[in-house]
Amino acid sequence: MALNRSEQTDYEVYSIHPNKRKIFKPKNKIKLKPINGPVIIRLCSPVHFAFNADRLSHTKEKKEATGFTVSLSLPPSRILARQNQKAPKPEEFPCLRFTLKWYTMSDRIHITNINESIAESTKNYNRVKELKAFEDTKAGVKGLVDSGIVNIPKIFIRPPDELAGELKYGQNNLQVPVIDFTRIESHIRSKKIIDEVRQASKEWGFFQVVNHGIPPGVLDGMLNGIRRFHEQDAEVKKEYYSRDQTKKVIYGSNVDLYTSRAANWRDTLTISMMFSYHVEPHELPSICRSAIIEYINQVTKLGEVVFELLSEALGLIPEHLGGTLECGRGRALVCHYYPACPEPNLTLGISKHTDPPFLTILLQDQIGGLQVLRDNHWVDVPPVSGSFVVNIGNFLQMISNDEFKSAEHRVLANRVGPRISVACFFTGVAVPPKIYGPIKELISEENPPLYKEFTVSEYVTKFYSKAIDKSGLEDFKLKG
Ligand SMILES: O=C(O)CCC(=O)C(=O)O
Ligand SMILES: [Fe+2]
Repeated sequence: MALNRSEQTDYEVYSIHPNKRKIFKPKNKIKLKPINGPVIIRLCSPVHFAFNADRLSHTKEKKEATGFTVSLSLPPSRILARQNQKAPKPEEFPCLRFTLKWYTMSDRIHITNINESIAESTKNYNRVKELKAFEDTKAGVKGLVDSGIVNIPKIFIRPPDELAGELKYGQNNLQVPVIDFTRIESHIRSKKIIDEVRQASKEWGFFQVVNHGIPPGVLDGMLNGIRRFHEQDAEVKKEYYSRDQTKKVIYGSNVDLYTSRAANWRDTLTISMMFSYHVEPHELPSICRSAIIEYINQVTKLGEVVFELLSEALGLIPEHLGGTLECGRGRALVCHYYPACPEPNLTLGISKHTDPPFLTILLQDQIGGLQVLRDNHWVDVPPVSGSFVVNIGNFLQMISNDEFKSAEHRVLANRVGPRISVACFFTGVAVPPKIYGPIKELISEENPPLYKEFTVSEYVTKFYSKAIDKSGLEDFKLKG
């Protein structure tokens, strides 16, 4: 929950200690000094509400010791719920006046500022041990949900500064471009499409594609197949559980589990054709084998078309990216499963990141939650039935010498789920190593190269050594 800050400076807060049965006695009422910036209301169980405090007031005593009411005196217009939504009316926004009825005698509420909160959250908490325990289940986030948890484990909770950082993103009604690929082969039509692709790739790094010609049955078949994989018996899935990125078929949770600040609420099945360029049917999980084979064929062909359009959009011959540079040769299907989350405001489905490859073609189901960062606004990429989301990756930003942009994006966690998505990364040639760098035709004296040359393996090795929210582009920038 993110609330805007008002100019009020007096913070009347209550510290509540039910275990001492002194819940609402006046001596428990504390007057805090004005706090600059956000505050955290923390229940001792790992539940936080992060917001910029206006005024917490009016804590009513209840007869029984198992509930209380906190009313926030905030003008509704100052409230930001999820980005992109209009400020709700008070009656539509349950947190404006929320009743916490579920705390037990050992619960306690603290109202602290961010720094105190960070200090406290690192006390008595062995993160690595908890990550390891999660990993050892080999059952992913889905396993946690199946075990009936109602609070998300601490390893998934975004750090307080990050939660509070949500406040800086404004509302907007920006729309990600949608490009119609109907009659893509006709000369006149494709000129218009090339212009749209150029503009979207320069300004957004993201666009949606409709009427691409892949039958809806193939898309539904793939989403259903991935759902079946993740929802099958946990013992069968375990066979594929691994962190070895050289394997062709890998099931796991959070590729950056040990390097990120907070784990994400999702599990992933990866089919990697990055190094071998193909996968044998018998190597694929039987439960989604035929769906994956059909999908790979179709999405590979769509990738070829998109590379032609992108080449032309850069003023190159249509075969430049796909043919000469073989940007579409290596591929990886990254098939995500985002279970329903009991506390979606505290975590993310996938943290803010850019994609490393040349190009990503993404299939998402109808749940929603994908957002792209544009001019410091999180813009929803709404599900459009039968469409694909296409986004430029870091490699293409580098070889286009910043002509095209690899945009930051993320996925929100959601109370509703599961959400399923399949990203096809087009990763180029890794073996034998091919050297990529800013395309010669695109550089000149006025437009000198901005990036060093790189190999796919070199970039990918760096990528896997850190959290996904660290893009790695900077490491390859030429210092000028
Ligand atoms: O699930 C999504 O919509 C996006 C996934 C994504 O960004 C990725 O796999 O890189
Ligand atoms: Fe991504």
